[in-house]
Amino acid sequence: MSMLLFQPSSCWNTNLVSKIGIWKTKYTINQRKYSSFVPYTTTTSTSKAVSRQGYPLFSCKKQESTVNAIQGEDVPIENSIQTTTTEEPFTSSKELSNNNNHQLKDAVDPGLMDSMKQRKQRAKEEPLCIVVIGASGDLAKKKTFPALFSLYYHDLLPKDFMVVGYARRQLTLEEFRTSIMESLTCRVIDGPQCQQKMDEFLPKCYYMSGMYDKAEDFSRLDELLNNFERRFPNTIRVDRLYYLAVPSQVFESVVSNIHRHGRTERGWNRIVMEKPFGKDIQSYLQLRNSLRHCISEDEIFRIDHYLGKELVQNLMVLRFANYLFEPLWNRDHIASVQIVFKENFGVEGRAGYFDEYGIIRDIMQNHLLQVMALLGMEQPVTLHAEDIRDEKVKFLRCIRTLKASDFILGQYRDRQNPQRSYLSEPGVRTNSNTPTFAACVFHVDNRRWSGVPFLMKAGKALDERKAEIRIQFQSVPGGLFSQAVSAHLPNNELVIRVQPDEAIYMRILSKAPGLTSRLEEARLNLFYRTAWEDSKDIPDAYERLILDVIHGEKSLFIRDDELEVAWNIFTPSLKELERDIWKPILYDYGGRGPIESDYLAAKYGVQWSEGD
Ligand SMILES: NC(=O)C1=CN([C@@H]2O[C@H](COP(=O)(O)OP(=O)(O)OC[C@H]3O[C@@H](n4cnc5c(N)ncnc54)[C@H](OP(=O)(O)O)[C@@H]3O)[C@@H](O)[C@H]2O)C=CC1
Ligand SMILES: O=C1O[C@H](COP(=O)(O)O)[C@@H](O)[C@H](O)[C@H]1O
Repeated sequence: MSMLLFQPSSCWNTNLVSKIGIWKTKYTINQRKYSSFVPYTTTTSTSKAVSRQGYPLFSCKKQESTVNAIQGEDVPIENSIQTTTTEEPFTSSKELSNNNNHQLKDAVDPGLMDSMKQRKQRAKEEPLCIVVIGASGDLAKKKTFPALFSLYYHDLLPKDFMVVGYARRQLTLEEFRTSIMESLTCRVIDGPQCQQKMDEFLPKCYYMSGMYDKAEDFSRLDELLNNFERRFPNTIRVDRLYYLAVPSQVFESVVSNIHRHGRTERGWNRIVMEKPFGKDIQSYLQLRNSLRHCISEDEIFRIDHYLGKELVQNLMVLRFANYLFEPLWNRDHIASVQIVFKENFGVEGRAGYFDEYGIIRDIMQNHLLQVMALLGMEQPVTLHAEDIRDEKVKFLRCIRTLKASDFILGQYRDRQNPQRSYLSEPGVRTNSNTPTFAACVFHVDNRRWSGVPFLMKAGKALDERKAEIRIQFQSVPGGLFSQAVSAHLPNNELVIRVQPDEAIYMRILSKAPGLTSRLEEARLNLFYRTAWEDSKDIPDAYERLILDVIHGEKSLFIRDDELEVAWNIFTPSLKELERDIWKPILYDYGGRGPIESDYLAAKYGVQWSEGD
């Protein structure tokens, strides 16, 4: 193979590249043949596709993961897919760019779309038992049951299903049904039908009180599920979905009991786990090893509900389905990136969990890091789960390990109403140093992002509830308009507001209308509320994710190696920060958080962007 020319990105020019080609990859899935095209320029070792700026788009590599075969069980990819690769060289840059334009279209392989359709169809027909472990908790009540109800409301659950809540708390069936009814809301407001649907849904819900580490209790649970499944002839497949809405310290015993006493032999078993998965790299690896004796990677669905949020799902579309953004998406044009999560309430009854974990493990190591990976990764080869997750892992591996000094930590207190202070929450340890606020800065050591600070901020009990991404572009060179604005020219900014009130907008400078030459800041807006009539019907992230579990679709779930890299980035700093010298700075309930986070940003020449 010939050499890739290592040109500085600004000099990249298709005329200078010695060899451009296209891989035609043919593969067969369960006797059906498909092919796809992958453009490349050649390197000494592997074949790499390179963007116009010289950033690698993707590289051809063997897939190690698994896919669902068109019919039947999940099977390892090696067993179901045979690939042959032929090289069909072509040389003109026009052809290359044409081919790139079709990348996403080609990526949605018609064969695999068929397979997804069939999986969906099959999922509707197979009776399903859904078991929510930790059914007495906050997540189950606020998110899991409402999402299940909404799926039922929209006729997306299988024809025959049962939902079983399981937790240690003693609840009668009536108490349980009342508790879930209280939080079942209809996204679509059409009263009578909603009530009717609720009346149909609730009788399908059962409750069982049991311990997480007692085999007998799981055998009782199994019996309850068997009773339901016996209603269907043995020739019909029946499936089981276990949703673990409990803290990760009980995962091991729960999964081991499910493995021994809770599997169905008649269909799939899938286990959904909530973040955070462990507390650091060591506990994660230990958890992973012990779970491996009981369940396969195929059966695990590690949920990070931020991946199910509409705007987070839109990140890849924004970047890779538009021509506009990708050429600017690099260090030559972007000055900084900010990823911010704010909540205007405290831990409110969840201290038992939160005090053990803190805001870094609760929000940053998972939700915000996932968002950052989607923002920073290269274009995946296809939209298949494994290709997307491969790219996320590659990007995460380029992030420099964090140090304690990269962080500012805070903890809220309420001087007017001390009862609302974090330390007064029932369940918080006396003098706890657990942070409820953190700001930090990441450095990404790769060609695309070197030198661009990625700032992250997450906090509870702040001034508003908001999650957003802000991409600040470089300042405009030259002084052409310096007379026309009062201070310096503000940089362009792309804002992706994940919640509330989903929006994507660009802050630009514009001439103020009229007989003036004054420049003013203006916006190019995509407000979901006004752009799409049915935007009020945006499903909750959990609806999308639970549906994906039922369909066996994994692209919005976290793979084990992603998690390993994520913990590697955070673990050394978490260990350092747990030493007593790193006390969180107290900040006022309802405020902006510690001012020190502004100084941290200033160190990198950045100001946290606020407001709309
Ligand atoms: N709440 C939320 O909005 C979100 C939560 N999550 C994640 O979901 C998981 C559960 O969260 P959440 O529902 O808020 O937590 P909860 O504190 O409400 O715990 C859920 C249930 O687990 C049981 N439980 C709690 N602590 C322990 C313990 N130490 N040992 C054994 N059982 C325990 C309790 O049930 P019982 O005593 O009856 O057995 C409790 O009702 C966490 O991992 C969290 O990170 C993720 C996203 C959002
Ligand atoms: O995972 C978690 O997320 C919620 C915030 O979720 P959102 O969808 O309402 O933004 C957070 O409150 C909780 O602490 C955390 O565990």
